[in-house]
Amino acid sequence: MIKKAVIVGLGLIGGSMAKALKKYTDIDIIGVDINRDSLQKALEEGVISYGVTDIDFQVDADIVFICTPVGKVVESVKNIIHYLKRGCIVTDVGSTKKVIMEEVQKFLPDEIFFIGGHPMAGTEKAGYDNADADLFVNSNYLLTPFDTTNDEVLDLFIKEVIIKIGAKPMIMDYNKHDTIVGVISHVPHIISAILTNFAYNKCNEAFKYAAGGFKDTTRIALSQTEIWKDIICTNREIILDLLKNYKEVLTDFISYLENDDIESIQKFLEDARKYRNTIT
Ligand SMILES: NC(=O)c1ccc[n+]([C@@H]2O[C@H](COP(=O)([O-])OP(=O)(O)OC[C@H]3O[C@@H](n4cnc5c(N)ncnc54)[C@H](O)[C@@H]3O)[C@@H](O)[C@H]2O)c1
Ligand SMILES: O=C(O)C(=O)C[C@]1(C(=O)O)C=C[C@@H](O)C=C1
Repeated sequence: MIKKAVIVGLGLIGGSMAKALKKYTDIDIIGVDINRDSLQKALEEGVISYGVTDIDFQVDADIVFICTPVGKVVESVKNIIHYLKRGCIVTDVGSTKKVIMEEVQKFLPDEIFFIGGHPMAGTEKAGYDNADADLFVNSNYLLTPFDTTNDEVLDLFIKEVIIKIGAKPMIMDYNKHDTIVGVISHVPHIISAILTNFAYNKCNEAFKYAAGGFKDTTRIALSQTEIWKDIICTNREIILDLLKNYKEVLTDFISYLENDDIESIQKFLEDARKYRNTIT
C-alpha cells in the first residue's frame, strides 16, 4: 500500500500531482523544491505535510515523484536514491524517456524500482501557482517500465496513483514513447515557435490583429524555455528526422501552389480535416 510520497519539484506538474494526491488519495506528501515560496504555499494549503529544499535524511516514502525539468531528473534521482527504503518506487514525469531510463539504469540499486512516467497533460504555464488537482483527469499517463520491472509494483502504482487521480495508464517501450511524443508534442511545439517568430519577423504589426487561429496555433510558444530546451535536447535525433520529413511535406505543398494544383490543395486540406477528426 502507498502511504507516503515525496514529490521533488512542486511546479506545474509536481504541484498538480501533489494536489491530485491530496484530493483523491490519503497519501501523505513531503514536498521538495529549491523554490521556498512554492513549499510555503503548498504547506499553507495543507497539500504537503512537510517541505524541504533538499533531501539529506532517510525517508520512509513508498513512492518518489521526480518532477524537475528533464535535464535535472537523473541528478535528482541520484541525489535521493540512497535515502530511500528497500522496495520504494521512484518515478518521474519527464517529457522524454530514453535518456532518463538509460542513465538511471546505470546506477539503480536492485532494491529500488524505477518506473518512467509521462502524464500527457499540461499547459504553457509553469509553477505551483498554476497547479491543478484535476490536470490529469481523463488524460493518458504514459509508463515506460524496464523489462525487469516487477509486475506487482507496476500494478500498485497504477491502481493506487494513476487510476485514482483520474488518468489512463498506457505502458510502452521508451524508444516508442520518444517517437510518439516527437510527433504529437515536440515537433508541434517547434513549429508553433517557428510560426510565432516567422510572423513577428515578417510583419510584427500583424500581431495587433491576431485572432483565434493565430492564438490557438501559437499558444504553446508561450511555454517555459528551460523545460522545452531540455525536452528538445534529449530527443534531438528523433526530432531532427521528423523535421526533415516535415520539410518535404512543406516543399510538396509549395509545389501545389506553384503549379496552381487546386486538386492537391483540396485533398491535402480534406485529409487533415479527416485525420484531425479521429482524435477524441
Ligand atoms: N509543462 C507541461 O505541460 C508538462 C507536461 C508533462 C510533463 N512535463 C514534465 O514535467 C517536468 C516539470 O515541468 P513543469 O512544467 O512542472 O515545470 P515547472 O517549472 O512548473 O516546475 C519545475 C519545478 O522544479 C523545481 N526544481 C528545479 N530544479 C530543482 C531541484 N534541483 N530540486 C528541487 N526542485 C527543483 C522548480 O523550482 C519548479 O518548481 C518536466 O520534466 C517536464 O518535461 C511537463
Ligand atoms: O497543452 C500544453 O500546453 C502542453 O504543452 C502539454 C504537452 C503537450 O501536449 O505537448 C506538453 C508537454 C508534455 O510533455 C505533455 C503535454
